[in-house]
Amino acid sequence: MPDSSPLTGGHRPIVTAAEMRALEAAAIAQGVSEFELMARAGHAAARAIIAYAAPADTLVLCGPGNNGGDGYVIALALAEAGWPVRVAALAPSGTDTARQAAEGWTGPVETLDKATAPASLLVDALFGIGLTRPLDGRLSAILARLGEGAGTRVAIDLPSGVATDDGACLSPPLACDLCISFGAAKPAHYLHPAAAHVGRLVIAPIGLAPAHSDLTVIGKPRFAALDADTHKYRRGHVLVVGGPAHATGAARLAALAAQRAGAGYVTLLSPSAALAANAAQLTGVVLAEADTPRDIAKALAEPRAGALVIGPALGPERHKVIAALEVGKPVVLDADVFTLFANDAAGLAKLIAGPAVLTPHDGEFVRLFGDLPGSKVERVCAAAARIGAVVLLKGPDTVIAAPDGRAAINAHASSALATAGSGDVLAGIIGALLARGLDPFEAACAGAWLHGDAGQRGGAGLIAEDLPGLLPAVLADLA
Ligand SMILES: NC(=O)C1=CN([C@@H]2O[C@H](COP(=O)(O)OP(=O)(O)OC[C@H]3O[C@@H](n4cnc5c(N)ncnc54)[C@H](OP(=O)(O)O)[C@@H]3O)[C@@H](O)[C@H]2O)[C@@H](O)CC1
Ligand SMILES: Nc1ncnc2c1ncn2[C@@H]1O[C@H](COP(=O)(O)OP(=O)(O)O)[C@@H](O)[C@H]1O
Ligand SMILES: [K+]
Repeated sequence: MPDSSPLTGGHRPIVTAAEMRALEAAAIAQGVSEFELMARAGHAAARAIIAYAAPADTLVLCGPGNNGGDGYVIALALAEAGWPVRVAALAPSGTDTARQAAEGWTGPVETLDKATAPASLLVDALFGIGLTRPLDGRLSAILARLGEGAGTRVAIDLPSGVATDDGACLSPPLACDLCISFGAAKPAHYLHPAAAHVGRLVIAPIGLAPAHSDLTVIGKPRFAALDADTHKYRRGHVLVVGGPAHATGAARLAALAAQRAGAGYVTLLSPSAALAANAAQLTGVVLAEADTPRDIAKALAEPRAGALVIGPALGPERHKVIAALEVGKPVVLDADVFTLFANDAAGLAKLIAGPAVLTPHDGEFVRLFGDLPGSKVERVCAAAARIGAVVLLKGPDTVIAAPDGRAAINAHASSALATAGSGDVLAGIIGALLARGLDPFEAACAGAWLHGDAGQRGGAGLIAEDLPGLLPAVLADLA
């Protein structure tokens, strides 16, 4: 049995525009006015701006809706704090609440047009969750010009131009330094391409009921300490299926990552033709000969074997995948598995008999599941439901979904991870967490976070080989 079940923690809710409006409506039903919510939002945003930037000449761009209303509150709060503030409006306020906020601003209101002069600090309060279509070309050009002229760009709720729920850029948003949102994060804060325009994200509480959502952003995981009397098998025994003699590196990377992620025992199941290559490179990882699907199944069926990683540089070994799945123990399916089951998600689903995590990148995802419609979150949720297992779709905005509807985005990563072999390391980390007894969804979430943290520590010059060696520091800092 693995050590007492480790915990993961810190998932924070992400809400769609409709869920945000429902939270707002619930607060209003409790007796809070919409204007009170706007005042809280605007003041919280002004405080966040003051905390972020030194006082500077500021231009607040106000749109016609309540995002613009927030803008007027912010302008007043900054002016009261002594900041030199100008306001430029796209159009008169179109809601009662925004009008009330606009009336509170007693300074001049410029018309936002091509003559509007830039300022050092630009506040984009044009559109938030109410954006329904691209900004017109003229407005986009004005926004871009003012953005270029500013030293600091701040988005209120969302950079104007991004679609709240799927992270699309309907028109080019400002590349913001700071984004202040209210109550809970929205998908666009984490999903690309929108996420690249968000900068530092501050979620300001405005007194709404806690958001509950099936979609979360992954926080720092927490693990229970090892039992004092643990032994190597209780920490988890991971098997990694090796590839042919000319492609042995990927499985070794996964094996090393599994070791460093905390597995007490890692075995590389190598074809006999690749034994020498593997033996020359491995020390603590145990090497075992496994040529046939039966060999794989037998090794995994051993009572101590906790999880198996299969796919990295596996080669055309569909029967090994089938044999491994028949055992019903936890598996990580990666890389070549998606080629072996191209366009056959239904066939793969029938074979999955135990807990499983699939870790495709975009190309592999399409190879297995086809071109699914919807946002990245919707596509991964649909894939998880279809395959009956956890699916982790890699990328700068890794999305993980379970067949029961849970979904999460990992935003804790680094573009330094875009290096060959980095995905093999991720598969090994998740294998270790499965062998340690984590539920597959939590193993995938925590694995993505740990992998991302290692990537952040590695930074420029990182190669996949470095990642396992960074994990001890990652794990040490979790406490
Ligand atoms: N929910 C909450 O709890 C709280 C919400 N708060 C704040 O309210 C914001 C949501 O406000 P909102 O609903 O008024 O929408 P908003 O984003 O201002 O845009 C709507 C306006 O823009 C227009 N419009 C849309 N697209 C357009 C385009 N491309 N080009 C031109 N026009 C376009 C659209 O017109 P229409 O589409 O009807 O023609 C409408 O007039 C939210 O993001 C947050 O900042 C906070 O105050 C605190 C509590
Ligand atoms: N721009 C990026 N920002 C953050 N993480 C990234 C980025 N690009 C790739 N990654 C991560 O790096 C890993 C790459 O995996 P993969 O494409 O399978 O590589 P390989 O097959 O070479 O091992 C994934 O975990 C992915 O999420
Ligand atoms: K905005």
